[in-house]
Amino acid sequence: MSNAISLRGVTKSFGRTEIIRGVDLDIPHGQRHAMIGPNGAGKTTLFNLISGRFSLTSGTIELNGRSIDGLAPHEINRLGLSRSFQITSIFPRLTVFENIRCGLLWARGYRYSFWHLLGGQRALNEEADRLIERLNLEDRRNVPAGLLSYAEQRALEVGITVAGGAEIILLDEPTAGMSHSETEYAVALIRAVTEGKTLLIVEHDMSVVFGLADVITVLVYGEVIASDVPARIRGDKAVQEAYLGTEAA
Ligand SMILES: Nc1ncnc2c1ncn2[C@@H]1O[C@H](COP(=O)(O)OP(=O)(O)OP(=O)(O)O)[C@@H](O)[C@H]1O
Repeated sequence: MSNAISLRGVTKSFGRTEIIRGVDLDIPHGQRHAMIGPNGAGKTTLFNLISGRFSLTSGTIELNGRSIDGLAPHEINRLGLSRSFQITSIFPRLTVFENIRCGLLWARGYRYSFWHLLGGQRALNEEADRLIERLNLEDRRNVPAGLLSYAEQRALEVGITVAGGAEIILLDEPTAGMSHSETEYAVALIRAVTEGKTLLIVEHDMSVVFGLADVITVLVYGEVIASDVPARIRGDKAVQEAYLGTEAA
């Protein structure tokens, strides 16, 4: 079976500076994969390459065995990849329920011109409610999304991404700015709602990374220095020296 995400010899230069320096990475379907590394290692740049915001300098990136070379972000999105945790995709005046229903309708191809189709669609409403239950947002079902807490809005954003049909989800620092209890809530939620999906996450909070990831890749100066299960990453000497020893002791 092909991988969900596959990188071969990926490089990216800005001017003369090579920021990503020959990255090979395979992320199988259904894996929760975390990318860690010191500030400036190139994690966000890799996200931008995978989601099509940046073009590659050299190498190849495949999603589900298909090269994304030259594709625009929205075309990559249509292949089932979604970069989540951008609060802007929430409609603040619509309720939680309506936001989720927008995501479901989007996945069915109605895009945003569907208002006349709303109502009387029991299956759709039931699906929206099931997702709200998995998001632990039943109490907030009829609340305008703009009134939710920060953590709840981020929860909703993941829900919309999943409702929208994404099979591969990129999360950029999903718990940044959250308190300890909000972080715990967010991790539980991400785990529940992305069950069976492929997840690639960049995160600085090591409790999140080690609590969530099946496999962790460590990026240092644009190169992968290790990619393994959490227990082996924790015990890896090179990783400890380059990163964990200082950042997550
Ligand atoms: N558009 C750009 N033009 C020039 N340089 C860039 C650009 N985007 C990123 N860089 C540089 O690439 C390097 C890697 O940045 P990147 O944001 O990918 O690192 P990161 O690992 O995500 O860091 P952090 O953990 O701090 O978010 C940095 O030195 C940054 O200044």
